[in-house]
Order: sequence, then structure tokens, then C-alpha cells
Amino acid sequence: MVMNGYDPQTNGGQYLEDLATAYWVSDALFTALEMDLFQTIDDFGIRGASLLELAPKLGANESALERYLALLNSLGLVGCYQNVYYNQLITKEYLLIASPLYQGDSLLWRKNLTDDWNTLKASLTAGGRVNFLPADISEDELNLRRAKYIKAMDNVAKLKARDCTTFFTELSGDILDVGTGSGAMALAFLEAFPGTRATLLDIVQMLPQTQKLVDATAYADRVNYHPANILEPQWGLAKKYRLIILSNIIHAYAESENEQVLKTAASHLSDDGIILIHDFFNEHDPVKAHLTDINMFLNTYNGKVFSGAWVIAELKKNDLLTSSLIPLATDTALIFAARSQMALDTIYFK
Ligand SMILES: C[S@@+](CC[C@H](N)C(=O)[O-])C[C@H]1O[C@@H](n2cnc3c(N)ncnc32)[C@H](O)[C@@H]1O
Repeated sequence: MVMNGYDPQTNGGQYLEDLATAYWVSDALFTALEMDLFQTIDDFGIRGASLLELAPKLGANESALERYLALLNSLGLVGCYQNVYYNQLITKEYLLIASPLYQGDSLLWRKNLTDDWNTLKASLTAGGRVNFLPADISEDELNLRRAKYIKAMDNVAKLKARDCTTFFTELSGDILDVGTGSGAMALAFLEAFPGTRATLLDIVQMLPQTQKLVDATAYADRVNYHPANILEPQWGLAKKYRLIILSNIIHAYAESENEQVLKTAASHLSDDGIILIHDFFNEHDPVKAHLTDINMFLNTYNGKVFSGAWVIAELKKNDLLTSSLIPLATDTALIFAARSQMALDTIYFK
């Protein structure tokens, strides 16, 4: 809807009204997830569920629920036939917890960000983030938060990871996943290319959470974990890597940090290796890129969304050849870099 930007064919006032009510749609979705509404419908199996059956299960008032279900129907999330409600395909694919592409953790993490967005005006005045975690937050609470965060990242990365692997026709050897989060990016490559192994690098506090998720997959024995702070000039790695992944990590920091991060990443690239950068970029899906930029402004120290042109210029400073910015069908895009044209030519540009 509004993410598509201003459409000159429509009434400008309508566009503004749609901007102002965009949060109604978000709240409608968050509420259904928090009430477990889609899962409750799914529990009735293929016969679906009537209003009379759903209302008590959800603890909802019948006539209120009927109006809410009509909204979810118009949003394309549930269907209704002869007074029986069922989940639409998009809901089955992304909003039921058993689905491999489940997005609920990520969507509800978005809801948590409301507190940051409520500080937009104060942050604009202050010139930076004003909403911080309480100073006395315990390590247990932090770990709970990390577990939620990593699941949210995992949901999103799984949506994109297979798109990234399809640019490779063959791959073997060592993969380094920098700021790995759940490891979903590296895991997709391990699945697609049996002759690979992966080193998952993240801050020491995050890796136990990563390991919990990786241990539940079939690839745990092809993975090792490397705690490091990528803001340090050396990451303590002895090897060179055939594939180095930087997925959604560039936007966590500003220019000076990323100059260093890209330099260190380049120093670990083998002669036949590829660096894969996956991120938001200002040239691709500008509305989402700028929303993500402000999101970083509100909840990180100095994270921002870059132009692809800036990242490409930095890679070139490290004597790397690069692809142009390759848009995915979604809101993010890719840049590939390598030491030689021969290595870059192994990437299959569709
Ligand atoms: C937005 S997440 C992206 C995770 C994953 N690459 C993906 O695409 O889903 C950024 C990750 O980078 C890690 N990270 C942030 N700063 C880091 C640092 N200074 N050193 C190492 N890892 C860092 C975070 O802990 C987090 O797991």
C-alpha cells in the first residue's frame, strides 16, 4: 500500500489518509498474532471454524470478532465461505508456527519497535537515539531479548537466503558469515552446496543463541563458531574464505566502522573467493530503505542505510572488483565482490 510511494494516478489526499492509517493495518495483524487467531483457525483442520466455535476459543465477544474477521478477510489473511472461516494461503505459508517460512517472530519484533518510533521527535531534537534499555537490565532479561531478536532475524533471513544461493552454480570450501545472527544465510549455502563448511562469527553473547538454532538443523557438524567484535581491526581468523557473507550487518554501523569492516573482510577473502553483501540500499526500494535508515537512527548508536554506490566504492578501495547493485524481488539487494574477474564471472546473474 503506502510502501509503494505516491501514486500520481490517485488522489493526493487519499495517499495522505493512507499514510496516517497505516498503523491500523499493522495493529490488526499484530493483534491476530498475539491472540493466536490463525493457529486457532488451523486447529479446526480443513473443515474451518464458525464464529460460534472461534469466539470462546479466542476469548472474544462474538459480534466484535465477526467485524474483526471481516477486516482480516478484506486484508486477504482469512477467507469465509458459508459462515466458516479458514486461513488463506499466505497465512498458512507465513503465519503458522510450523511453517518453515514462519514470520510471526519477526512481525511481533516490529511491534516492539513502536517504543523507539514514539521517540522520533525527541531523537530528532537530540540528534540521536534517546530510547535505551534500562541500565539495570539483568543478563537473563538480555538473553531473553537476544533469543527473541535472533528468531526475528531468522524469520527474515530465511525469506531471502534461498534467493542468494541461486546466484551460485557451484561452491565448495570455507564460508565465513559475518554478524551471522541465526546463521540462516550460511545454513542455506550449506544446504545447497554439500562440499562447504561454515564459520559463524558474531559477538560472544549472541553465539549460544545461534548454536541453539543451528543444533536443530542437519548441518550442525559442518559449522564452527567464532566469537569476535568486527569493530576490532583483526577478527582472530587464520583462514581465507571462498565465500564471505555480510547480511544485514553494514546497516548496523556508520561509514568509519564499515570502512574497517570491509577492509578486514577483504583481507580474509581467498583469490577465488566471493564477498556477498545483502542489505537495504537507498537506490533499491527507497521508501523501505529510508524507513530502515530512521529505524537504525532510533535504535542503534550510529547505524544507517547506505547507497549501493558508497559500498561499491569502498570495496573497490580494497582492490576488489564488484557487481552492480542486484535487486532481489523483496526490499533488499545484493552486491558481489571478488579479487578477479574470473571469480566474479562464476556468479550467475539471472
Ligand atoms: C541485523 S543482524 C543480521 C543477522 C544475519 N546476518 C541476518 O542476515 O539475518 C546483525 C548481527 O550482527 C551482529 N553484530 C552486530 N555488531 C557486531 C559486532 N561489532 N561484532 C560482531 N557481530 C556483530 C549482531 O549480534 C547480529 O547478530
